[in-house]
Amino acid sequence: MEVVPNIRREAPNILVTGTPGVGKSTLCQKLSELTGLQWLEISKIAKDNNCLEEFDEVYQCPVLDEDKLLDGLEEVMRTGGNIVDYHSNEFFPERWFDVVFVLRVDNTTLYDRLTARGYTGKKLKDNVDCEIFQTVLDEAKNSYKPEIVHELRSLTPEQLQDNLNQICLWLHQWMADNQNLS
Ligand SMILES: Nc1ncnc2c1ncn2[C@@H]1O[C@H](COP(=O)(O)OP(=O)(O)O)[C@@H](O)[C@H]1O
Repeated sequence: MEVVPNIRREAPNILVTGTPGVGKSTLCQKLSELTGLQWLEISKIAKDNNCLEEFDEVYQCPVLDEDKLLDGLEEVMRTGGNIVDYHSNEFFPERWFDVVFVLRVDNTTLYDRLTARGYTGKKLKDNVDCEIFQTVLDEAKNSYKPEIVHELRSLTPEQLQDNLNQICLWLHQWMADNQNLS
């Protein structure tokens, strides 16, 4: 069994997840600017740190070396104060996160956003199906305590602002609840 010392974090770790195109990067970038928390864009980190294995020709994307990635992130996650942005979530250690936000859009919006990004064929269809079948939401609910998993609509600029407000309120509450505990 894995033994990891339980060090109290001075700031929380937030996971932002959802199907590609739902608006994770847009939200995380603004959230990072507003809060000073560190935005960890997992796809970029994996690429920069050679955590990508072979290329999946069917899905037209590289396959992640999960163990290498997780080992590399352990220290920064233990310290806390991170916003992790990734389209999958079940392979992260559950203990890393204080809250999980799953962004959601309708299938027409996602279709338009992914088409604009240049997705076509199977890659486009599979990602739209993923959103229709709420695959990422179910994955999050199965991987984390249900009470820390929150679904957020991410269709409009107004919803983006509402989501930022909601997460900032959550963050202030977390800081108030955890300030005098260490
Ligand atoms: N709340 C929103 N309202 C309108 N457009 C949005 C919203 N969030 C993201 N977008 C747009 O959707 C597209 C995909 O967003 P992005 O943040 O790259 O998604 P992801 O990181 O989940 O792949 C971008 O063109 C972005 O400008």
